[in-house]
Amino acid sequence: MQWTLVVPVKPLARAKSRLSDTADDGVRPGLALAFALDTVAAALACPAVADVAVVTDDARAGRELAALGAAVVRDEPRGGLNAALAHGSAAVRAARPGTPVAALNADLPALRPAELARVLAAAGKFTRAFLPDAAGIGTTLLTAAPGTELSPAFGPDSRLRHRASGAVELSLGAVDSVRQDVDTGGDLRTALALGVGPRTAAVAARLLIAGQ
Ligand SMILES: Nc1nc2c(ncn2[C@@H]2O[C@H](COP(=O)(O)OP(=O)(O)OP(=O)(O)O)[C@@H](O)[C@H]2O)c(=O)[nH]1
Ligand SMILES: C=C(OP(=O)(O)O)C(=O)O
Repeated sequence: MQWTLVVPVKPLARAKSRLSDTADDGVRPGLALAFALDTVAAALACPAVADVAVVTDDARAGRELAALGAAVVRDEPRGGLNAALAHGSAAVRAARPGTPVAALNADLPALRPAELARVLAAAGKFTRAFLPDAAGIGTTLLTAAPGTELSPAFGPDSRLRHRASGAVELSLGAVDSVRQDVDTGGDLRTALALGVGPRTAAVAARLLIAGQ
């Protein structure tokens, strides 16, 4: 089964505010972009992924993600994360009605293609499924089989909300790279220990050199 991924990217100037103690205002947009580029590059390298649609209003993110091979959908609703995902999945389904769709957060800089393939293979057995984040509170991936609405409920306590929505919670071992989202400085250190992609590694090295 080959999936279309929908990846939301917030305007970089406003992204990753919870990392403000780790990366200052001058660095954070570039760090958020590096996360998104490493996430999308790993997703495009996954054999289970046919294509990636990024939903963003950010011109620089759109340009650099398109250069990797992603399609870019404008965040027309401007109604926050779930509205962006519903809009992106509707755009994908309009073009390819029979495709299975997965929403994937753009803050997974340690993402490994083989681990994503295992998660998608497990998700493919269900009409809707999701993967809880490493903290066990949120969600990093939500899937919908062909003909099924994504019905995203990301945000605070999204693990509980996706469970309550009837999506099946995936409990797989050895998929840490798909679960390790980066919201805080501690998350960034954990992701660096797992091994991040080259763009995040470069920005993180500059942060360390600057002593931040
Ligand atoms: N297109 C779009 N993407 C969003 C929006 N809000 C969040 N996202 C994306 O959704 C994913 C998960 O968001 P968060 O982890 O909350 O990221 P964030 O909002 O940058 O982080 P904080 O500012 O620390 O809350 C990331 O890929 C964000 O870029 C939105 O309004 N539109
Ligand atoms: C939006 C989410 O991500 P985060 O916890 O990274 O804000 C979520 O987990 O639903």
